[in-house]
Amino acid sequence: MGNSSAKWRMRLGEGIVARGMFRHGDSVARDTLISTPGEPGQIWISSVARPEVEAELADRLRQRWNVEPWFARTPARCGDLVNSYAEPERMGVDRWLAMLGARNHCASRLCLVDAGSALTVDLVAAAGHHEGGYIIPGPALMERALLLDTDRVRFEESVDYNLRPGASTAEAVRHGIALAQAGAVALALKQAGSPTPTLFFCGGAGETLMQLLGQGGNYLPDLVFEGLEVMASDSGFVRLD
Ligand SMILES: Nc1ncnc2c1ncn2[C@@H]1O[C@H](COP(=O)(O)OP(=O)(O)OP(=O)(O)O)[C@@H](O)[C@H]1O
Ligand SMILES: CC(C)(CO)[C@@H](O)C(=O)NCCC(=O)O
Ligand SMILES: [K+]
Repeated sequence: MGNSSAKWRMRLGEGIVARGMFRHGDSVARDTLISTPGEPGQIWISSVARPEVEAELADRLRQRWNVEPWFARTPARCGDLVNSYAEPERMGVDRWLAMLGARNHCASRLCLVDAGSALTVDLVAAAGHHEGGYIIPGPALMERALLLDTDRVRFEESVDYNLRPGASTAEAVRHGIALAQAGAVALALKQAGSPTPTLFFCGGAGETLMQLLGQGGNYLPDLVFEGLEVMASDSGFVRLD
């Protein structure tokens, strides 16, 4: 559960048998989850939503399947991944789990970009310690902030994100946001220095951002799910084999 949407997938043995997403408040899309056939023995959740939203979802899942969902919380360490926060539980568990997931794809230094409601950029050293990260407003938040606090930044057209200088309000805003998003990642990479980290992208705008940046990388939309499975098994909560 992110700040804009919830994503879910159902695993049966080695296979993913169903998946979906719903925006908060979209009860029709949400009910696709509730009406999915199958009898999950366990339900694992990564959430950065408010406690009331978590409680409501947990209630529905309990009613539907009679299973107590397990909410992952950010720990100080998991395996060789070590949190940099003095108060580890304050780090969004989506960031933590995506890093954990990315570590399974790559043993070297890595940079993880999650382009969701917020754009997060996190660096993990080869040995596994979190070097630190950045939290930046995502494209929709940037656009809303501009519209809220200006009178004349207004437009009707829908314009794609690209890096060319804009020749209308719509282009200047959308291209400016693209520049801010890709520029932030480029500068984070410059700041990171060497060895050059392996780049990973996830989140709703991850693929677009990877293309805008043009420095290659791996777009892996399921990194949070993958990390959730690592953490659930590491917690002794379940065995996946
Ligand atoms: N294909 C796309 N191209 C460009 N921007 C996109 C695309 N898809 C989504 N976005 C933008 O990226 C941002 C994040 O997208 P989205 O809300 O789907 O992410 P998310 O990963 O579900 O977020 P969260 O996990 O925070 O709920 C939004 O501002 C959205 O407008
Ligand atoms: C930054 C977001 C919103 C990204 O989804 C989430 O990870 C979050 O709510 N984090 C809490 C603050 C932190 O990670 O330090
Ligand atoms: K996210």
